[in-house]
Amino acid sequence: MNGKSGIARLFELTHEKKGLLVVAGILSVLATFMMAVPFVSVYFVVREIINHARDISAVDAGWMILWGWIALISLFAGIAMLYVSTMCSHISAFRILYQLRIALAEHLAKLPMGYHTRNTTGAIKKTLEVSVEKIENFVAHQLPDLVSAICMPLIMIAVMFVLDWRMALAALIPVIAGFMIQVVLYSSKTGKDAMVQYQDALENMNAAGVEYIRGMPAVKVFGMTVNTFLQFKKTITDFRDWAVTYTKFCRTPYMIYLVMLSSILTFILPVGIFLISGQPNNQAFALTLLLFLSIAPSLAAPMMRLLYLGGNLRIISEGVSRIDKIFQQKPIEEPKHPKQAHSFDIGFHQVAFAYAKKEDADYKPILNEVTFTAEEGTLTALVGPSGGGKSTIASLIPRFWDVHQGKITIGGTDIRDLGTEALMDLVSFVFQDVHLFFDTIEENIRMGNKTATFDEVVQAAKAACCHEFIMQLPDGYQTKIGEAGVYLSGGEEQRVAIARALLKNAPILVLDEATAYADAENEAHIQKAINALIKNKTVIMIAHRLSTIRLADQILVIKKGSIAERGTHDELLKIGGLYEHMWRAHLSTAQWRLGGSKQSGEVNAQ
Ligand SMILES: Nc1ncnc2c1ncn2[C@@H]1O[C@H](COP(=O)(O)OP(=O)(O)OP(=O)(O)O)[C@@H](O)[C@H]1O
Repeated sequence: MNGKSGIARLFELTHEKKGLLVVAGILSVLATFMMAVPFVSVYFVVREIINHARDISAVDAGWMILWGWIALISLFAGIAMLYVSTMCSHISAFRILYQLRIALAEHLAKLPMGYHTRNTTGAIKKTLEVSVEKIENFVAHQLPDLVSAICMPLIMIAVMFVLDWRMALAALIPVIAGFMIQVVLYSSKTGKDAMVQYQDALENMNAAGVEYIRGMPAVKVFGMTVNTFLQFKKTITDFRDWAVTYTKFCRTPYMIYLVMLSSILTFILPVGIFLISGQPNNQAFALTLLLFLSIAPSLAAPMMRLLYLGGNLRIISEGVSRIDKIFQQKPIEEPKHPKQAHSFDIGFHQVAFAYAKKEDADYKPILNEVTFTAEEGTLTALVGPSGGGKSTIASLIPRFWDVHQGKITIGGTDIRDLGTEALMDLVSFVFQDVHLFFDTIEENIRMGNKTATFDEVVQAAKAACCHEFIMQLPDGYQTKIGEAGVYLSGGEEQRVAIARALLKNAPILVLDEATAYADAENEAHIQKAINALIKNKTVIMIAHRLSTIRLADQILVIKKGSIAERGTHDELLKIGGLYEHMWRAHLSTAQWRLGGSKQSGEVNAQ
C-alpha cells in the first residue's frame, strides 16, 4: 500500500477522477464570493449615505441602485453556482459509491472463507453500510461545503485587512487561538485514538446486534433479554462509555472555541474605540469600524461549520482506512497460467490443514496426512465421529481454504492451478445449511445455471422432488421466498438446493449432510432427488445416516483428522473396527426408533 489516506485514498480505491469534484469545489468558492458581494454593496450604499449625511438629496441614487442590482445578481449567480456545484458533487459521490460497493462486493467474494469466519457479519456490514453511506453524504454535501467554509473566512479576513489591518489583526486573535486549540486537540494521540475507539465501539455494537437478531430463537428459548445477552449489552454500554468519555475530552476545548468565536466583537471593539479616539472626526474610519462590527461576527458561522466538518472528515478518514483494510486482505491466489482438469477424479495427496496459522495462539491441526482418490463417477462417503474433520475435507475441495501441506487434485491437476471460476464450474455443492436468497423460487434454482430456460428449471425441480410443493405455493415458481409468510421447511430447502445442483450439472458433487433435517417422508424425497443428482458423477458425500451410503464405492472413516479406516461397507464390517461399531449403533438406533421391531422400514431398506 502507498502512503495515501482519507479522501485521497478513496479516489485511488475507486479510480474516480477528481475533475467533477474540483469543478464542484471551484463553483462552491465562486458561490461564496458571490454571496459575499451583498455585504460589499451594503458597504458602498452606507458609505454613500454617510458621505452625504448633511445633504441627503445629494446622494448618487444611480450609484446606489447599481449596487442594489449588483447585490441581487450576485446572489442569484451564487445560488445558481451552488446548485451546479451540488449537482457535480452528487454525481461524483454516487459514482464513488457505486465503484466502492462493486469493488468491495467483488473483493469480498474473492477472499478465502477464513476471512469471513474471522470477521463477523456485523462488522463487515457496518463497513459496507455505515462507512460507505457516510462517504456519500460527505462527498456530496460536505466536501464542497468544506471548501467554502475554508474560503469564506479567508475572504472575510482578506477584506478586513484591506479595510484596516489593525482591527483585522484584533479579529484574527480569537479565530487563530480557537483554531489552534482544535488542531492541537484533534491531532493529539488521544484525539486520534478516540476516533479509532469510536469506530471500534460502533463496529462491535453492530456485530453484537446482528448476532442478537440472528440468535433470536435461542434468545427466546432461553428467556434472554438484552440485559442477559451480555455481549450485546456490553457493546452498548461500551459505546455509551466511549461517548461520555469523548464528550468530557472535548468539553473544555469546545467551550473555549465557542467563547473565542462568539467574542470576536470583544476584541475588535476596544481596538476600534482606541483608534477612533485618536481621530474623532474621521468619518471614513467610523464607517470602517461600523463595517467591521457588522461583518466580524459572521466569521463565527463558517468557523463553526469548519469545526463540524473537520469532525466528519476524521470519521470519514477512519472509515476509509477500515474499507482499505478489507481491500488489503489477500484474495485467493489465482494461477497465472490456468491448467485444465483432464478427468473428474479427485485426489487428496498427504493433505494437512489447520484453520489457524502455526504462529497463532489458537493453532490446532485439523487434518493430517489425508490421502485418498475418489475415482471419476464413483461415490465416496465420509463418515466418522463428530469433529473428526469430514466437513473440513469437503470444504477444501472448493478452496474455501487452501491446504497447508500436500495438494488436492482434480483430474491430476492441482486445484490451485485450475482457477477459481473453472473449479466452480467443475464442482457443485449441497451444504448442510442451505442458503436461499430473497428472490423467487425460479431464480433461486436458476442460480445453478444462469442460462437455463424455465423448462429446464422445472425439469430440475421435478427431478429434485420440488415441483409438487412449489406448485402449491401462492405464485408457484414466482413465489418469493421469505416474503408474506412463504418460508420453506428444512427438507424443502434442501431439495431446492439439490435442484440447483442438478441444474448446474457439474461433473463433481460435494454433499454435506444432505438429509440432516429430513423426516421419514422428506428423507425418501431427498434420497430420490440425490439418486437423480449423483448419477454418473464423482461424489463426495458426508452422511450421518449410514443407511444412505451403504452402497458407496468407497467409505472413508475420518477420525481426529486422519483416515482411520477405508473400504466398502462389507470390507469395513469385516475389519470389525470403528465403522463396524458405528454400523451396529446405527442398526440398534433404527430398531429403537421403531420400538424394537426388526421389521423396520429403514433396516429393510438396507
Ligand atoms: N471455521 C472454523 N474455524 C476453526 N475451527 C473449525 C472451523 N470449522 C471447524 N473447525 C474445527 O475443525 C474440527 C473439525 O470440524 P469438522 O466440522 O470438519 O468436523 P466434522 O467431522 O464434519 O464434524 P460434524 O460431523 O460434527 O459435522 C473441529 O474441531 C472444529 O472445531
